[in-house]
Amino acid sequence: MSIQPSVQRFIEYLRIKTVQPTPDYAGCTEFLRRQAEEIGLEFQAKEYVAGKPVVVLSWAGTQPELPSIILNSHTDVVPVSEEHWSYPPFAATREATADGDFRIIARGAQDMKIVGLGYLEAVRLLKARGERLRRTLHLVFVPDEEIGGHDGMALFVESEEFRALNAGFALDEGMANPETELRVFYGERAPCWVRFVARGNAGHGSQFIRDTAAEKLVPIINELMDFRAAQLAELELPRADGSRRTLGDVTTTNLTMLRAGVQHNVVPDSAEVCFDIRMAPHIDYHAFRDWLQRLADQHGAELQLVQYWDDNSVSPTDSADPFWAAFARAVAAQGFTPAPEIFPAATDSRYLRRAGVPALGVTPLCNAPILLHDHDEYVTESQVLRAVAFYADVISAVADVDA
Ligand SMILES: CSCC[C@H](NC(C)=O)C(=O)O
Ligand SMILES: [Zn+2]
Ligand SMILES: [Zn+2]
Repeated sequence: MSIQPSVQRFIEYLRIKTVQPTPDYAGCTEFLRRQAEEIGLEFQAKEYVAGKPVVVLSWAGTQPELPSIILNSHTDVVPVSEEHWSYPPFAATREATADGDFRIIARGAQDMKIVGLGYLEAVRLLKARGERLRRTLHLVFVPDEEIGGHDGMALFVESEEFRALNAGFALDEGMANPETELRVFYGERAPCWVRFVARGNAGHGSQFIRDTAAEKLVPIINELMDFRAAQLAELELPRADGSRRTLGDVTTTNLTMLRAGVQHNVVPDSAEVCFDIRMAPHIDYHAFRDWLQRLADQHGAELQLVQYWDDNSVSPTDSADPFWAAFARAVAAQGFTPAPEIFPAATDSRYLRRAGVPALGVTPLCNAPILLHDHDEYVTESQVLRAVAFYADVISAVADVDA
């Protein structure tokens, strides 16, 4: 069976090895430049850090004075363990399924090239139909989301170019759902990556050494483990309306690194423990940080904040908000049921929301396995075509929101 041109372009995008830690951003920018030329979009590429381009493809609206719409996607993808893949992860192999569809297997298929390509193809379709939209669209392709966005979106939102976009609303990535609803992420949990470092007396492992570094960390670890258990219990309780809680309702704590010692019979003079904590947006971030500081002070350790995001902006999901209302109507017309949710991890949407731009994270993959960062990541051709139709409707709807 012949391949649809949009699917062919998706395969081409997937074959560009934008894999961390050495993404082919130059190849990706060239691909995007070609798309801009073909579709008829204005093209801009700017490197806030050398070799890490932020690419913006723009389509002017009929009322360019209105705040614009950002369609954001990151171009980088996470590394692969090639030995666990059925096909080379950057070949974008097409494999027939039993029901007459095709899987396209490649790193980045779900996270998030289906989204970036979906925007491009949707705009191509709208322009081919001769449609004009009120608001200007900016298709923003950012580098380095997979390593925190510090050299990408974080710098872009601080730039003159970003201010000039006058953005009023944004779409960004979400996550597939094995169930039927469309997960719509209107906020995210804030990363709080902490390290407690303790110092103490050293000596021979056969002696009764007092005030050792490691023993200072034990009560800190215990307190955090008690907090973790309480949050787990909360996660398992239904909400007041009877619905199931998701990770966005609780603060998770994982002990991810422990370091101390050099030899079995040497009491070490320092020890450290690291936690990956994700704070739910409804908690008081500063009170939480103060509690961590008190724990450190009480037990004679030093607290280091390795990552600490202190903005808990969430985007409106009520029918009084015109962007949400337009978005929800278009989603429903496409046959999807939106399920608003807090994203459990961190995406570039946090920079947009902090900059005052409401952002919704959506990946239009329902009844689909969650394969982001996994081996044999894939989407089917019908999912790609569905995503294009989805974005054509949703983009028209949000770009036509009047003043
Ligand atoms: C704090 S930067 C790390 C970003 C990463 N994002 C994702 C989506 O995995 C995370 O949440 O761990
Ligand atoms: Zn992603
Ligand atoms: Zn990712």
